[in-house]
Amino acid sequence: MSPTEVHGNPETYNPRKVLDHPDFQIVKEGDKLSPEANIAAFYNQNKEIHLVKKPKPKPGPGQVLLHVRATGICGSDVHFWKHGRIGDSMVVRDECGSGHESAGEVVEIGEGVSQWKPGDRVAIEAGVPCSQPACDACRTGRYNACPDVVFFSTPPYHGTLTRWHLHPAQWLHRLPDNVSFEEGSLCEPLAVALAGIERSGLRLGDPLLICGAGPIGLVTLLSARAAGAEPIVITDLFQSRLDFAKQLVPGVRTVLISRNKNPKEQSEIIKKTAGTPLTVALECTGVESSIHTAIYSMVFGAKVFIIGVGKSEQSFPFMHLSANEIDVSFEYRYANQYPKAIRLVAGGLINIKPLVTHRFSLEDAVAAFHVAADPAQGAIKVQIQD
Ligand SMILES: NC(=O)c1ccc[n+]([C@@H]2O[C@H](COP(=O)([O-])OP(=O)(O)OC[C@H]3O[C@@H](n4cnc5c(N)ncnc54)[C@H](O)[C@@H]3O)[C@@H](O)[C@H]2O)c1
Ligand SMILES: OC[C@H](O)C(O)[C@@H](O)CO
Repeated sequence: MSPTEVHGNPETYNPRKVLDHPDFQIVKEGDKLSPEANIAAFYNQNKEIHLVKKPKPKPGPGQVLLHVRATGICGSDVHFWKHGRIGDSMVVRDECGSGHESAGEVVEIGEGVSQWKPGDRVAIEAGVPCSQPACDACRTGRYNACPDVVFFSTPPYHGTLTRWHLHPAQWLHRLPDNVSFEEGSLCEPLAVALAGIERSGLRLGDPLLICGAGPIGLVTLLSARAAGAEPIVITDLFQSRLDFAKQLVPGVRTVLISRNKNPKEQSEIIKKTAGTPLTVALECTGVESSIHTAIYSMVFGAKVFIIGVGKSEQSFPFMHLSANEIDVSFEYRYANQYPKAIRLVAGGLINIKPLVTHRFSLEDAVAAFHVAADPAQGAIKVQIQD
């Protein structure tokens, strides 16, 4: 399938074509929904969230029609709903479909698709790059840098949290029989963590700090344990999240971050907790004070790898970084991580199932968003299953 066709998909490329479709409507209370209806959760520029009904698409050449069976709600979905933007380039200007952590079942294939058949179970890679030979990012395998990527659920592209979703055949990954749809969906945040592990150069036996025990910090923790980091110290502002981390990975050391202590003071507690010089940090909050804490916790020559996303402009403790030759690097999504994520789950090296704390039906997707957005609910990963 040519990139023009991928990007020419009216469902993904030009949302207006879906929004203007006569069958597109916002579902109102009391509306009867057939089990076949293509419902989806959409937010908009007025910070509203609702179910919509949209047409069931037909696969074009190179495309596959999927029944989406499991979708996790990501922090970014909630952020787009509540704040209408992430940075300056991802802005909600209209109705926009949510969800990009999905797995599903093939129901129909388009012309020229030979690798899939109805009934196949797949994880859906939500970022579809242009794949043009002239695109350096795609040609060199760092396709997360493709300037023409269609990333589902990042405005203006609708998400995969819908019943029937069209996807290019080559951006699907087969799930082995022992990997559930739920786990297939979790391969998306796992891909984020694996990209961080790979690019940080974490090695067997490295003493590691993970900042933040949200879903990304926790999948990073699972991945780092599988990669053989030891000891691992994880931080968070909430004891409940640290308790969850301890249950997930027995033996992990925890530090509760206090807003009354500055990063240098926090780092002393972290170093004492580690009991050995820390050589790597995987920062999973994007919060400036946490990044500073990570930097001050490191030994000479260490690496601070920042997975978290935060304020557009942040300061760094320049002289400390310079005098200690600490490398700081960053991550933007991932490339080539899905096959690895699926192998690690299928092989039993990473058990991501405990991350799912709440499950909802597609019809109750709006309620699911409210739970995901409310810290008092204590959710780690909220999933919508169909
Ligand atoms: N780089 C990427 O491609 C990529 C992909 C996905 C997510 N992210 C980013 O990763 C980060 C984590 O995602 P998430 O879904 O786990 O978010 P989350 O908000 O659910 O979790 C963040 C956790 O960090 C904790 N925290 C906040 N401030 C802290 C501090 N000062 N010290 C220690 N802990 C602190 C919070 O209590 C929370 O438990 C976010 O910034 C998200 O945008 C980046
Ligand atoms: O895992 C992918 C991330 O959640 C996305 O980059 C999102 O934050 C914005 O598109």
